[in-house]
Amino acid sequence: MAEQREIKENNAWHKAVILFITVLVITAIVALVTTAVLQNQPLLQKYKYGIVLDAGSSHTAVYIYEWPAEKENDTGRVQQTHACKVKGAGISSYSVFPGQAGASLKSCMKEAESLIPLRRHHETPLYLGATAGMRLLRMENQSLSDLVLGSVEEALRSSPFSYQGARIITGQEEGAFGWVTVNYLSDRLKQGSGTTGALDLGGASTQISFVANQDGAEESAENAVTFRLYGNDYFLYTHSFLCYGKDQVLKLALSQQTQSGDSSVLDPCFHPGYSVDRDYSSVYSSPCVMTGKPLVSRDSFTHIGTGNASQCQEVVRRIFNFSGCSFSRCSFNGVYQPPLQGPFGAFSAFYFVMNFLNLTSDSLERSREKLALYCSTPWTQIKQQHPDVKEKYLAEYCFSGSYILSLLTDGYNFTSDTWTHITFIKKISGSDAGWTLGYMLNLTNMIPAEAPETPPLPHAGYITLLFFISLLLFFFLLFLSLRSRWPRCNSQTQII
Ligand SMILES: Nc1ncnc2c1ncn2[C@@H]1O[C@H](COP(=O)(O)OP(=O)(O)O)[C@@H](O)[C@H]1O
Ligand SMILES: [Ca+2]
Repeated sequence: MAEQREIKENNAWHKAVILFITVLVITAIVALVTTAVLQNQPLLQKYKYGIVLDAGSSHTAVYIYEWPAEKENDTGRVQQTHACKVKGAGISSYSVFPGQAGASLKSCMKEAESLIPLRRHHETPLYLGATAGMRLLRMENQSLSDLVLGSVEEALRSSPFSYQGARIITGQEEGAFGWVTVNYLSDRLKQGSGTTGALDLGGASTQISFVANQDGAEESAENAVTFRLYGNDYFLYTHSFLCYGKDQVLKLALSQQTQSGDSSVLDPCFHPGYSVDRDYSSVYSSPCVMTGKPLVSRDSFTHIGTGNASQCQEVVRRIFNFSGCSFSRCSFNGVYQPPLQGPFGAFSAFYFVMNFLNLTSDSLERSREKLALYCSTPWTQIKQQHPDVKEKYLAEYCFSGSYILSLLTDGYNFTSDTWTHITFIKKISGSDAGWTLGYMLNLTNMIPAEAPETPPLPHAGYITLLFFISLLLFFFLLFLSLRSRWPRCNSQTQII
């Protein structure tokens, strides 16, 4: 009897110990997991926001970016969450009524207010950068350009966000920040691996930027930009060609073709059957067009398409000046360009046009053939095939495609071999390729010069480790509880 009581007491004591250990271990696991999860990633993800307005020559777009709070310095974490296209033309077109430029931004700014959590409004930086359209307006009339900028500034100041300024960015900034965006989004900066060059085609200017040999900086300092990002030095060649955006280039081409003063112009870069009356002022009012309107009493001419790709190539080539290079090598118009290096991402109108023409993955030769066929297609047929495409875009794709091929080959010196190094892109990991993201990252100091300290394990690593430790503890407990039953059975057998 005494023996049985002793066994019962032993069992009770055993159970109490097991229970105590179990509670202890479970509490420890819960505490461990909670701490790890909370330290590595807040359970309730808190985001911060930034807004950049891209005031381009043809239109303005409002980009909203977000990133996890307190993780600004971690590459590849800032991403675009929304883009709002402002209705109407670019802000430079408001030179007649400058006061209305600011009002045009209102609906997109209201959209941003509804998308960004209220408590973040006051700390959300807001920037506006204007590009080539405003550069041209400033060249024509500085006070009008100041009035337009003043109007957008007033509108943005009245928003609840943290307004950081509205300015005309330089062509160099536009090129360099486009390069930063492309390489940031493709995670190339943090890896310190090879970089991608950036090709941006707008309506009024075009930019080329790529990492080149440092010697180039001595040849042409104005084309050199240096960055120290995540502990790596980058020597960037960049150039922005003002007036070489596709809309201004069309004006240049038309000005050359209308010089004779004939009432109609036969244009090989437009489809057969295309015929439109154009005012001379639509061509000659741009500061990019140096020649004056032909001396005729008429105000307009008839623009007639003939759809001939090889003749179109000649028309387009005449826009470039290939003589007078005072450097070791040039692209065109006497601008220094070192040898092309590495892969390239071509975005904005490079993408819109090449994507429409279905030329994003063809060889250079095949692209030329397909474009020739497209240009020779009658205008009525083109309109029938694409009833939903804006007629202005549709009419100009043959011209724009021919210009792109010529700019990339005759201008920048891409060959049949290096053509394959170009990727036509719109977005990278959900964010638009363009200068805005790079501009914001730079102004908010979100890319550190030196590589940030990396934790010994990534977040996923901690979770995996915890999972296995928990699993191990679970089996340990299971083993203990099973073991606690074995001796009891054994002792009972012994008694019997
Ligand atoms: N879907 C499209 N198809 C063809 N061209 C487009 C399309 N969307 C935009 N574009 C063109 O892309 C260009 C964008 O230029 P923009 O950024 O406004 O000028 P810039 O950068 O020179 O200041 C414009 O020529 C515009 O007409
Ligand atoms: Ca642009």
